[in-house]
Amino acid sequence: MPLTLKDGSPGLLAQGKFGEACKALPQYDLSGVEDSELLSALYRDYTFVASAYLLEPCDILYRKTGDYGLGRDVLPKNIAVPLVQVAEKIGAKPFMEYALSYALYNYRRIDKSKGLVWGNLELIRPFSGDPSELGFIISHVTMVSHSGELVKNTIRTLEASSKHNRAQFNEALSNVVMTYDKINREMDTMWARSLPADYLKFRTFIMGTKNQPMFPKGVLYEGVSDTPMFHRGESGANDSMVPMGDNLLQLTERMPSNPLTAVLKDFRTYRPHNHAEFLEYVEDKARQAKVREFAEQEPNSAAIYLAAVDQIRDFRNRHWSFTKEYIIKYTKHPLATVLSTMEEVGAKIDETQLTKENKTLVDTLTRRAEAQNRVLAREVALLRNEIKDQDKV
Ligand code: HEM
Repeated sequence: MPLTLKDGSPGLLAQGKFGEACKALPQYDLSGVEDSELLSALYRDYTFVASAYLLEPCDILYRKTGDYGLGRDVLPKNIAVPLVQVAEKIGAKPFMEYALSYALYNYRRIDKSKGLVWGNLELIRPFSGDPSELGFIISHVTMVSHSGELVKNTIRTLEASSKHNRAQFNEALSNVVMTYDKINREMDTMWARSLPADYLKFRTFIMGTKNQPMFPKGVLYEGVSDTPMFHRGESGANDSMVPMGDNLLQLTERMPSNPLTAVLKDFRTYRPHNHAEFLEYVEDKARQAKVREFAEQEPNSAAIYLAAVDQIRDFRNRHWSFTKEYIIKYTKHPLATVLSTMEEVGAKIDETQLTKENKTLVDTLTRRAEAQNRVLAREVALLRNEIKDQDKV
């Protein structure tokens, strides 16, 4: 299927022969499959087939002219019916997802005795077969490999805040900071593992069918329903690590109410159910336990809180650079919210009560947030002027 096969020769997608080849695929009845690993593998593979089938014409046109044109708007029943069967069984949407298809269920360890680290992970399914697609996907996986620590210390921070246990709060939140630092350093390797110039070669296939000019009428799933369906594309926006930080640090409730925030909320429905439930739990619990208020009551806790928000800033800032370099789009608001939270919390801290170390930390972080807020405002103004038609990019 991929554009380039492992031996370097062109695959069906490169030759525009994939759609035709799909006709030979029997319509399997998967209603009897119960094994969860098999269901996950089938879900991943059918979503790859569906996206490749629907978007093949867009990819061909994009390679020729730089325009996407229209995708196929009917998914044949030999793909649609089994896809819907497995999607229902695992409680997912019948379309490619970030966690359950493209990224987090799409790698295997080369040496089973070694960890989830770069060099020990290979990709199961690609669209392009380009090393940059492998780099793109595997970088998400190696970042997410730290999420166990993140979840553990998030829970401990919430507990400590509810029980007003200052020592545990400071220790657990410091661990959250350290873990985000590892994740951010891992993210920084994206530049070398996945080249910006290659991104658009595989991006077409991860696009969605909702609010997308290529699918003005959505997609009809033959043999499933007479009503067309609309789904968002797969995106790191469905990852749970940073939204968990947003929720823990009570940043989510401060997101401005605008179309971008609405889209971010819609992305939440494209997560595995257990991720979505956990994120909701963290958001509610952080509000009840008043995490930010508890942190602000004691200068050293406030400094650690600030360092945690700074990690979210670091992620969004790098991500903003990604979006500028790999594709140009606006992600202004989440970063702006983080920056203004940092400025506000920083301004409230009574510096006379800080340890010498934390005073330097607070000074550095608040100064950087102020400067970055100014740069961001300038960049967004510039981009708004330069890119009138940015939704098409
Ligand atoms: C080359 C790398 C990347 C590019 C080009 C990229 C691109 C994008 C784009 C275009 C969006 C807007 C929503 C959409 O259209 O899907 C987005 C959102 C998002 N992405 Fe990425 N992304 C990259 C890497 C990552 C990584 C590694 C993560 C974390 C695992 C991530 C997490 C997010 C999150 C959380 C959002 C929602 C916006 C926010 O909360 O700030 N992205 N990304």
